[in-house]
Amino acid sequence: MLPADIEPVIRDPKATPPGHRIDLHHSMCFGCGSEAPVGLRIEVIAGEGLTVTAAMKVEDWMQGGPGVIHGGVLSAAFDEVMGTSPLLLRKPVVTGHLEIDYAKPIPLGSTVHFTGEILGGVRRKVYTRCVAHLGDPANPVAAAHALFIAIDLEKHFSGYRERAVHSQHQNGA
Ligand SMILES: CCCCCCCCCC(=O)SCCNC(=O)CCNC(=O)[C@H](O)C(C)(C)COP(=O)(O)OP(=O)(O)OC[C@H]1O[C@@H](n2cnc3c(N)ncnc32)[C@H](O)[C@@H]1OP(=O)(O)O
Repeated sequence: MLPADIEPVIRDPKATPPGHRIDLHHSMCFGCGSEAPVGLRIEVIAGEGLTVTAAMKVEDWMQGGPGVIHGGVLSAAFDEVMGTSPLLLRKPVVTGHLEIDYAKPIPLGSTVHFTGEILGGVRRKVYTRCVAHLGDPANPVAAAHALFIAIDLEKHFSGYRERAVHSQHQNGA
């Protein structure tokens, strides 16, 4: 998936420091919003360099097959974790392409740990990967690669903002 012309990218000196939560996308976001009526509420933590981490408890409402997570929920979680990582470059992005290898069933009640990494970029394209495990990094349960495209937030969402659902406390992208 990685192109031959991929180039290294550099963490922005003003990016969220390691160990801190990367700023909320917005409070009503399905992936990270703390006020979304239904959502994953994932907190993405900046790591060293171009890495991020996150954890997600697998709740009963996330069930797909009996006793295990729905694949689409896991996909959304990867999207959120990996899509937040380009903020280490101070680039807001949207997902262009996401692919996932589902290696093992993930039981309800478990906690999925994610480790994501920016691999490089070409123009507006940011290439990332992420691995998920249930507590033993040597025993992954899933892995993903994704391409994100940097956007101008105002331009990208113009024409949609009138449909936005707001919390009582916050507006914005
Ligand atoms: C904002 C803060 C973010 C916080 C975390 C967010 C996490 C969640 C992220 C999401 O879920 S976002 C929601 C799902 N994604 C979308 O709704 C995106 C829908 N698609 C689009 O809006 C446009 O297709 C897109 C902005 C991605 C690209 O359109 P553009 O007209 O701006 O760019 P263009 O088509 O010229 O593509 C730019 C480059 O990306 C490449 N590209 C675009 N889409 C691609 C694709 N799908 N696969 C491969 N390459 C792709 C394209 O070939 C080109 O490469 P080159 O620079 O080499 O010419």
